[in-house]
Amino acid sequence: MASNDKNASLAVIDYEALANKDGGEIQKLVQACESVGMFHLSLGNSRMKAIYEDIPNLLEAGSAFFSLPSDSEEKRQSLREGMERGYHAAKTFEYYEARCTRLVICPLPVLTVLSRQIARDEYLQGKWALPASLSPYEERITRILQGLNRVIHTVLAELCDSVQVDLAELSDDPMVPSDTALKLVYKPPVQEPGAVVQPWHTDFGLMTTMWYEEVSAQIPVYDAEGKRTEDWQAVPVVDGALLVNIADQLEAKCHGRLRSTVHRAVTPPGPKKERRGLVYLLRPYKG
Ligand SMILES: O=C(O)CCC(=O)C(=O)O
Ligand SMILES: [Fe+2]
Repeated sequence: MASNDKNASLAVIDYEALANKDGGEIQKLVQACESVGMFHLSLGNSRMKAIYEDIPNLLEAGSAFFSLPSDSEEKRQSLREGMERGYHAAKTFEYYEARCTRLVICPLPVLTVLSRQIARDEYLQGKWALPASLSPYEERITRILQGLNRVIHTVLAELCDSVQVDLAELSDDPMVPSDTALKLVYKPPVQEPGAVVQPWHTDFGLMTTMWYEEVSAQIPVYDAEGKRTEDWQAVPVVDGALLVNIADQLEAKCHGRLRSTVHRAVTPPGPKKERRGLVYLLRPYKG
């Protein structure tokens, strides 16, 4: 069935309360992750709100890069064929890996969905070759990467504690090569609103945080027993909040207690617009 105009009603978890180990907030978090596996994480006035302030600027930088012609020197130098690991339903995507970053190009429609992935380990080891149009933003990218990493680890620590998973076993050493990456998402306004730009999938790895300018993601509608139906609902944008979902590796670690969220990416509603966002994928290798 096609998507409809339903809006998902996801829990809004307060980051500061979580960082202060508020029992009620932790319970709300666990409940959200056991049911749909996705929630909004409000940064509000927390010490992490700087992430939020840095994002719009970084998106501008991303647009400058993505709007370069596909045969430009900068883009060509970033390309190198590569593969992402693990199960992903978005197998129709082509993946290219730059010397120290990854550039993902979706062929539907050809060369119109671009996202740039910055591999964390290479970045932290100083092996990160930033294209000229992004290099003035290096400091901001660093701050965002570190901030998102801290936020995601705060959430992860509370979840692991609640579902008796040994956090140390997950071994997320930032210097060890992994697929953990920061991904800049950009899509020019060529498709009708609500068009599916990435088919449904679950993420591999532990957890993902996303930020979108406008509604850009959908999740299935679930029935009263929590079973997935054929219908889809839009994931609203909540001001001051990141969107977070559980991924396959964490679901497996806790024997399915936390749900790896099925989701898909869509173009924003309303008149045709650019689709812009920022995604941080925590994907250490150790299972
Ligand atoms: O927003 C997008 O383009 C896709 C985000 C996503 O679901 C992913 O990278 O796994
Ligand atoms: Fe995803």
